[in-house]
Amino acid sequence: MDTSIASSSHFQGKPRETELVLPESHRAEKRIKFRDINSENCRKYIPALLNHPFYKEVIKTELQKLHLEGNEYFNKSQWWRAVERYSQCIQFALPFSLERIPAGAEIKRDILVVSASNRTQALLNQRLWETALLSAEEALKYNPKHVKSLYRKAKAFEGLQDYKKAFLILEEALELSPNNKVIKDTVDHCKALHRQSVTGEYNIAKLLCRPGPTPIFSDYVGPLEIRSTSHAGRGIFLTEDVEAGKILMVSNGLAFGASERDDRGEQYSGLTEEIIFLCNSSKRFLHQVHYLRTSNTDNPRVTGEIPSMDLFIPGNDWCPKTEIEIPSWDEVWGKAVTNSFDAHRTISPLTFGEGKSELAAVNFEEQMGVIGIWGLPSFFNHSCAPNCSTLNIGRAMFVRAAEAMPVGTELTISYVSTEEIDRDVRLKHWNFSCRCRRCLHDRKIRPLIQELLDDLNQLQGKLEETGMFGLEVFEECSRLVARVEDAIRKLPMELSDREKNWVRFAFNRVYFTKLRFASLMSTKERIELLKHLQGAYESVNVSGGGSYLQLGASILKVPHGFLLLTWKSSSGLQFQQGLLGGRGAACFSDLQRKFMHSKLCYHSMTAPREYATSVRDRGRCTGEGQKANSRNITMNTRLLEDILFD
Ligand SMILES: C[S@@+](CC[C@H](N)C(=O)[O-])C[C@H]1O[C@@H](n2cnc3c(N)ncnc32)[C@H](O)[C@@H]1O
Repeated sequence: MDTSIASSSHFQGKPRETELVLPESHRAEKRIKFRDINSENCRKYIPALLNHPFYKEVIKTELQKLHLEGNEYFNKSQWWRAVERYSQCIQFALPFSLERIPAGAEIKRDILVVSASNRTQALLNQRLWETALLSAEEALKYNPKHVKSLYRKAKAFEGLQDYKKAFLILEEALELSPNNKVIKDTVDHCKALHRQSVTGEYNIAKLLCRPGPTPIFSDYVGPLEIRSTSHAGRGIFLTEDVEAGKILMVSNGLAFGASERDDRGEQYSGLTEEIIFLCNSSKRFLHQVHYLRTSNTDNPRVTGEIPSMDLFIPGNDWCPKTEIEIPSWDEVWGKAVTNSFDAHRTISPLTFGEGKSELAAVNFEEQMGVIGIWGLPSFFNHSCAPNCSTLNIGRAMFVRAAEAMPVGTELTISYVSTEEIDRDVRLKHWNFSCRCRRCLHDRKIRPLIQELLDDLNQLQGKLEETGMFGLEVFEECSRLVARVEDAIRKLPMELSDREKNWVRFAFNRVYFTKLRFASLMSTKERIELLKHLQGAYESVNVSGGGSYLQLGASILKVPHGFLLLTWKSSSGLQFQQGLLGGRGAACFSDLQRKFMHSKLCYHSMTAPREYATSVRDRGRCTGEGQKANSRNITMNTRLLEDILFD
């Protein structure tokens, strides 16, 4: 008879053996054990019990106790215990609330609704969307007009990325509670997400320039398909021609874990547990995890099963019919190793103001960064000169075309920063040796420029030891830049512009250091240097923008319209790597265009020293420092907005 989920396998909590002790004076009923109250045998006694003042009181007290315990655990954020108590409460209350009980004698249904509704919230807090949905449905069975339960049911649909169902339910709730602002706002939010998921239109720039919590974006799947490749298992391909800058896909990370920046090793364990947890939250997510490559020891050429794209399209509750088990810890660990990407470069408006990044919370204690796992992006193969750029904002990863491409092109992203010299070492972790066009070129050229690379290392060593100052630094860098340019001219093979820029890129630090002495250069020399730098950055398609729109940016408009973003960190001025203007920043093409056409020459937007830009320090800035920063940031944000949206 009991159709409640309290007794289903979702809620493993054992029915509690109540502490009810029947007194001697009630020998006749002593055979009723309250823990058996749901059994057929006991149910026949229920009307008698409820009509008996003593038992009625005992039952009420017990129910209240269970419910209050649930609340207590809820308030302490002990979600699973709260779920267990609310379920016990429902299980215990149900037989006393059945319609056949004489009117007036039954336990009020409120306790059932409220327990099921609170349990729904405890499940939502754990991102257990499908179970939360069942729980909300149970609450609504007891009272179909319970506004909170309708709201929570909608939140479960939102978690399952079914935004349309979410706002339709919310509109129902709004009819019952027309002035409820939270519901109104959530309707708007879900409608916006639905629109994004269908059209693929996101106003990133505008959202980023608003202080406040990280915006939430919906997933979106553009003209893509998964196919086998000849060299790297499965990959993602275009199903139509696209222009540069087009958003091809947006995907919210499935799970995140803290990581050391350079040594991820054991950090997978945290991520592994998160993924297993996620597998419990919805069948679709379970299937998405199922299709991920299992282990980094696989032969990369072997193609795995090809999932249907429907599995990734939001609002499409299609899911393979096959029943699959939650994968084992070892299997999930292997999937985490092969498919996780850094989320260090995640940007959030936190960089512009108050508010706490969800990912900053993952990055607890002394950890330096965050790694995450995304569903569809796990099928992108790597290139060190990729044709797509990625941008992470909060949980969402945006993938955009970095160049115009015809139908059928295999899309690639870079798993590591394209700026790294030792990409090979970092890529080892994915267990393949990169043979992209840039790596093949680098291997061919390296012996020819080895002497220059050795000199570069030596110079960098000296600069790091701060064994050089002022003019001496400028002269050393100028000399090396001139030698690199000379070498490029004299190389014994014909190089394309892009290939020349790959060579320059290997020395970009020196070019940047030279740029610091802009006032010592003629205009012609400065323009040439910037042109080379821009070309170098474009050639490797520096991905994202994560590092490039950080707090405290200074915008420097240089003579030929190229832009440099600089920022201050606790360790001093960091402007060498902040560059906005390359094709790599295609994500920001609109933003970039506006910058380019702005009349600004120079704007100082530096932040106070104590506000470091690293992920680690961002989470920690409190008190006066935070206030000072907020003022500064608000000012800077306005300035940015003026430039961007005038
Ligand atoms: C995130 S997965 C990419 C999707 C993968 N190809 C699949 O079939 O599931 C990463 C794995 O793909 C393979 N891979 C990615 N890029 C590659 C490349 N440029 N060359 C060779 N193998 C690559 C490697 O086996 C790597 O561990």
